[in-house]
Amino acid sequence: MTAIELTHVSKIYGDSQNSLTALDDINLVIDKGEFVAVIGPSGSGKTTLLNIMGCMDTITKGECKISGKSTIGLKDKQLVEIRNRVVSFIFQHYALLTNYSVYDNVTLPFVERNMSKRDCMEKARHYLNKLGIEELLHSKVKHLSGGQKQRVAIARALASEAEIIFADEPTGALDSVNADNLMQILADLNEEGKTIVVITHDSHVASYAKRKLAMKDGRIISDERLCSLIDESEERYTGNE
Ligand SMILES: Nc1ncnc2c1ncn2[C@@H]1O[C@H](COP(=O)(O)OP(=O)(O)OP(=O)(O)O)[C@@H](O)[C@H]1O
Repeated sequence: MTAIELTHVSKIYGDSQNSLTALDDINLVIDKGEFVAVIGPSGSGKTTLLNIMGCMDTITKGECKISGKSTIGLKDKQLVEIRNRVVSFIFQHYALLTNYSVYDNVTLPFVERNMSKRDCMEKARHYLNKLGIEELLHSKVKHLSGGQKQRVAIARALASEAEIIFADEPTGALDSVNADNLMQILADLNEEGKTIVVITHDSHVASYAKRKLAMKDGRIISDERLCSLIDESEERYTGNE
């Protein structure tokens, strides 16, 4: 099953006098359950690609399908619906409401769903527990460490129960121990079936993914799948036993 499909997608900023091609004729299929890292130098188009796949930005040419549905011609309300239910985001600087509690942040995706307070609490506890931070439920976000904030951001992404998680430099503000912890959490979520797309400058962070896309000048210049290599070596190992 396909999670994301881009066909001849281009994104051009500016006007005919002064234009900049941020994405140049991208063709890409990401299946459900994949774990993809997008790498490339600054300005190569990584964030633009993520924003388009996450329906946060519009395309200039081509077509983008999320979970099999084309985003062409969708009204703002329908795009918001996709952003609320089908995709979720984790950002480098967390994008949390810092003056609010962890509970308020994690239950944000429920605001439009008319959920009872009891269900909200149950779900918030469930996802915080999954990330090992249930005790922070009533803490204000501004009092948390970077690693804790990023776990709250992941809990919020999970609470939306979206099938696709986009993460834009999620380890950028973390030390190496917290960065490894975070990537292990994403790897575990991928094992549970989530489709994950991570943008990173860091090759170690990218090594957690099973597929690596490299971008340059708005194009995908390489597309490397790592899982088949691991599977083959595991098969060989088993065969020698
Ligand atoms: N809103 C915008 N208006 C005009 N140009 C933009 C806009 N957003 C991005 N760009 C340009 O598009 C190109 C791709 O930017 P993008 O942010 O996608 O790259 P990136 O690979 O994510 O870079 P970085 O790693 O520095 O975040 C860059 O040249 C950038 O300056």
